[in-house]
Amino acid sequence: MADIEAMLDALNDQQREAVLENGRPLLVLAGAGSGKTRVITTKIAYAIEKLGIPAYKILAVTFTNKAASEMKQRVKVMLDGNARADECTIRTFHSFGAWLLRRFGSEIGLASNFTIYDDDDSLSLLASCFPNYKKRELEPVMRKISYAKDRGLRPTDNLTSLKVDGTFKRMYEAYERKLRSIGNVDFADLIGRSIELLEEKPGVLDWVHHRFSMILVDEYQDSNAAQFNLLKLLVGPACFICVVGDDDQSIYRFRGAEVRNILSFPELYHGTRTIKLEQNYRSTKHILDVANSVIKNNKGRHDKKLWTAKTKGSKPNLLYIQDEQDEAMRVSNILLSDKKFNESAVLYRTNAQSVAFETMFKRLSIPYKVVGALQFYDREEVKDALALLFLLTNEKDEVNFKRMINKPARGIGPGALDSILSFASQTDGSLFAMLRLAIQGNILSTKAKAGASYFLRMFEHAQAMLGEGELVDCANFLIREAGLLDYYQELDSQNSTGKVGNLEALVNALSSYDSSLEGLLLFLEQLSLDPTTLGREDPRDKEGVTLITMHNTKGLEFDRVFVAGLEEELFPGRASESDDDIEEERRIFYVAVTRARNELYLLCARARKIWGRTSYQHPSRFLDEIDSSLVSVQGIRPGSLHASGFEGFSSLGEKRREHLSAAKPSSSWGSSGGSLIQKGFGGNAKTFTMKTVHDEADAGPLFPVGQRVYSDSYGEGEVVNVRMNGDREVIEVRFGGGRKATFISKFAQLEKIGSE
Ligand SMILES: Nc1ncnc2c1ncn2[C@@H]1O[C@H](COP(=O)(O)OP(=O)(O)OP(=O)(O)O)[C@@H](O)[C@H]1O
Ligand SMILES: [Mg+2]
Repeated sequence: MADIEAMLDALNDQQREAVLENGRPLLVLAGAGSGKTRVITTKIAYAIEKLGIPAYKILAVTFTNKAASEMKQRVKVMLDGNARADECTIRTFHSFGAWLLRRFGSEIGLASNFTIYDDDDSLSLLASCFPNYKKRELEPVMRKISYAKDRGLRPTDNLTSLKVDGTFKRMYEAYERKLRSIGNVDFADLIGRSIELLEEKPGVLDWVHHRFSMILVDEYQDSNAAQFNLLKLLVGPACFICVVGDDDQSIYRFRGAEVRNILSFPELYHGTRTIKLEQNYRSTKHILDVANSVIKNNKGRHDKKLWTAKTKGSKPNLLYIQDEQDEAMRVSNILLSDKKFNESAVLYRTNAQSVAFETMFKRLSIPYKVVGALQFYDREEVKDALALLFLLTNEKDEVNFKRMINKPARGIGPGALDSILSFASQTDGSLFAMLRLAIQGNILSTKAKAGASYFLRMFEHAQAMLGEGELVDCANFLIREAGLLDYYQELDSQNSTGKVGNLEALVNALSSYDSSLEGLLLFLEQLSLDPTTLGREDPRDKEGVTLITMHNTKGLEFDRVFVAGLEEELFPGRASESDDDIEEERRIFYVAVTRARNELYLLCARARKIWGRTSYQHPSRFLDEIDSSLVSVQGIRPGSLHASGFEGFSSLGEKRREHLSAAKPSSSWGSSGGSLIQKGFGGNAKTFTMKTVHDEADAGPLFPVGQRVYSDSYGEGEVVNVRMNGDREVIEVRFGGGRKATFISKFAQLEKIGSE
């Protein structure tokens, strides 16, 4: 029997109040490390042990799958191995949606074997609706569709708030129609279609209301409009609702998170009790001071008092270093000095930054684990194998069918594929039925017919195997017979890659699932929802330094935290243009810094390789917001007049100044080659921007539309658009091959051609 009294005794007064309040709607609004998550776990234990609420009637919603599994673990420990702990539903919003739709989706025409499309699959589907467009052109459309869905806007709704035109509406409609006809869902649908289900089927709504009598939401500040609407539906008249959050930690605005959800909670739920927690149990005062000195620059935040009893400890360190290798080296030296690997984490703004650390750690034999980066699931060979499995569970899955019908090549070119798909109207959408008709109809070339027959027979055989409950054998069979094993073995031997090993890891991961179609569906679902946990060891089980993006660190804590890359255009990120963007970046900084319990290192490089080019960096504005008395500074700040005092680096400092002073439009061919950074969706967008380093007096328009220009990176091009961003003129240039790039005029290293 768990000792609930002891658990309550360990809480401070406000936390205890929050645990004991189980009548009125409850909003716990508090800063980082104040015990919000602990309140939720204690509430669950208290509800089960003291209030006698059956565990299955409790729903807790967390922000990441990792947080969900940690919460499950914590509750289990608290309940002292009480088996009922497992009956609580602890999930993310998305995984809850998947759970609900698997059970009741058929009521709105969604078969229970649906698979969940990721961004890539969704884009392929959109591309299949609009074959005349390039995928690159459709990327922004797809992003906007997800954006609309996160806001709960359907194609038939009034979309004026999105500032889109009729073409977008048509595309959104076509995409949605196709997705529904295939019977799959995209990520946003897990929420959107759950809402549709609950709105349209009162019986299901009633079931949900009877099922859950207590709903608890962690990280509520990052819920988006669609999630907010779903929650509204889930909370029945007799249900207790508690949400916890921190408006300063809202960092998913780009995914549609609405910080206003937390602030408007009391308006929606009348009689809401708001409890504020004011003691931070995680960090030292030195660390909190740094976090607070930056976050206080955000306007319109809820004023929060946060104090800590941890007044000892050393000041956070601010390290000015040379470049990304020096950064990794400094971090390594500190780690090697006391070997506290497990207690340390390196936080960065973009996934690409992990590479320098990984390389250095490997070289120095420092154990490490990368959380969430380089997703196993995104690797080509893994996606191929999964595509076969997805197709096995849903034979209407056109995206995965197209991916695999001719990979490796089996004689089915685009013409043959079109012929096969032309049978769609004679089937219920089953691609295997289309294959059968195409084979019988004698319209394929001999080679294509042989390939199509082979592909079809292979799947018929796999379906039979699955029917007999041989999941792993079936996966092995498909991977081998489809030719993937040979194909990737060949690539491995040519390039010393480990692709076959990844295929093996995938099958290994599958082996812990029930050997049936249900087992396969569950596997695919978990994979879609949390690609980080499969195919690689669970990070929690592995020893070593944690390498992690700032976004992924939500709710986590480490004894020692290194915040890397505190440089303008990296952090704050380069897409940050408006004040709102900067405020969001500042909140990310706040989240990052408040992960640290005892030691904090802030790192700022003078130069960094970005897409293969050396970029001379400028310290992050957030560093300017930290009172200098709060940190111990090592190294010389870039741009400082004393830069030459930095051994071995004066030449780079000089180059930076050269680069800046030579930043005139037509003749500046600086030695650095500029600092072009790729930004965008899935790493594929082709928008480039020059660094915005210093503001100079406005010199009037520098480039007209139509101006021909030459760039040594891109070749010849033409200015197609000129606009002002604040006081900076920004031009868009179209180069050969349709490649477009955006430049800040006064720093653009472009030569004007045919004028002057
Ligand atoms: N009353 C308490 N006594 C001792 N330790 C506590 C107490 N409350 C919370 N803690 C500890 O403080 C740390 C932070 O708690 P928790 O993770 O619940 O905070 P949080 O408010 O959810 O933080 P975040 O905003 O980062 O999600 C944890 O290690 C937790 O165990
Ligand atoms: Mg928390």
